[in-house]
Amino acid sequence: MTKGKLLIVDDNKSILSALEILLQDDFDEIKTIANPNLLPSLIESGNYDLVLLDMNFSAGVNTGNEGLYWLSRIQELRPDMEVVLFTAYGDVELAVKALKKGASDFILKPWDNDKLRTTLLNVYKLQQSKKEIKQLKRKESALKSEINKDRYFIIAQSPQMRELLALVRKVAQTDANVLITGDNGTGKELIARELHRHSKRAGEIMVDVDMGAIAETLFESELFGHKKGAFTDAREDRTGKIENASGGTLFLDEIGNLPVHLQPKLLAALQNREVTPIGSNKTVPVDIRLICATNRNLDEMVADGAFREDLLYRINTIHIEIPPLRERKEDIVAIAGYFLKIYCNKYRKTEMHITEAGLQKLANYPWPGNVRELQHTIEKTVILSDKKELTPDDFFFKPVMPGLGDIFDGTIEEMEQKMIVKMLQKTGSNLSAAAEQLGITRQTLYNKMKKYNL
Ligand SMILES: Nc1ncnc2c1ncn2[C@@H]1O[C@H](COP(=O)(O)OP(=O)(O)OP(=O)(O)O)[C@@H](O)[C@H]1O
Repeated sequence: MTKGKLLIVDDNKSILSALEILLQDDFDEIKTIANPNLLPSLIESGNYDLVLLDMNFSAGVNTGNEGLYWLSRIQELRPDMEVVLFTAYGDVELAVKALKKGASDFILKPWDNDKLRTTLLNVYKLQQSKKEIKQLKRKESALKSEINKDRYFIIAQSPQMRELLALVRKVAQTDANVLITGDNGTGKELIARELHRHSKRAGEIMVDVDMGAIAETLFESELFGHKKGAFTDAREDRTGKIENASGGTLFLDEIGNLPVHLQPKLLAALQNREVTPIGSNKTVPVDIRLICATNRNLDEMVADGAFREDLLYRINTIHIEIPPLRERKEDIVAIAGYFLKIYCNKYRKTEMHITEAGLQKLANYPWPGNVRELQHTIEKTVILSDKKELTPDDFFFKPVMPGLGDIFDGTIEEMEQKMIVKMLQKTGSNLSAAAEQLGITRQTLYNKMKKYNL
């Protein structure tokens, strides 16, 4: 266990030297000052764990009011600071008043050496325990939210995903920074969790930061933390996510959203393995394994000046690219079967199967929303269908195709008409293919074409 750092304030210099000698083996650092006006800057430096504070400073004044004043100043600056008071013999009433105001303990002058040492060491130990409890509570709540998350296996039937998983298992053992790229819904977060689960840090937490969901003004405080009073809304000290993840894994999802002005600060934190909360001039050591993910092209962002090259170099020691779902047809079929089981169970439906033609329809759809879209499609089908055998007509896809953005203008009928025209153009007027991609039967398509005179 580390020894603490003690600050002693007393206007009697001979008392200061006597205490410094007495306590030199009990603390890592002892700073003595005779002038209490130096207190605020020393407290704000954040370098001390506890203060031994005399109650009376000006000669001849024995009311203790000065001590009470400095006690409350310390508490304002650092609410978690432990303060032990030095009071003159007979001043027990004053000592009780100070305890009520939040002092940790008091020592009577003239002091007994053993009693003084024990009091200070106990207060320091108590402070360390409080810190540990705070840390454990943080970890507990992160672990709980992790456990409460839906747990899914990774389905990997395609050769690309099998190879990717083998790489994930290999890389997981190292502490290397990993960058995961891939389109929306390809499974980047799932892969990040897999990396953490197979790493040496698996027993620690994985702190997950969705950089796409943080307001621009809150990024810095969210990542690095802040001290009370650092800005208008900073009503209390707050630990940042990087520090929260210390000992475990930090997952920065949508890293491409990190504002350019904060990129050097993240880079410095990674290089120096320490963070500085906003409003503090004390660095906090951190030990994290970093995993980042994005669906954006970071090389292009570097070329456009929107992402720093040195940061990109730092975060992508290992780069894992997840291919879009449409490029791994074996996974479409396997993942569909997997979610079908899950949702039949969840919605208490008797076991369902997908016919060969149904699987064909799923395999041929381009899945712009990747696995997430497939998952939702299967869930919707299970909810809506009462059949045991699911055919192509049971699956409905989002009618959004790449390059069809201009369709969204006009009434529903006008949009439907435009969509059919575009799809007929796209498929070279192949009615079966167009109907399949629109998620309707050939007959329905034919009826609609008649209705719109196409
Ligand atoms: N190979 C897979 N096997 C089983 N489930 C998967 C697979 N890949 C993705 N999923 C599921 O698909 C959904 C989307 O995955 P995930 O959130 O990991 O994607 P993402 O790439 O991080 O998405 P986004 O880009 O939107 O953040 C999740 O419910 C996840 O469990």
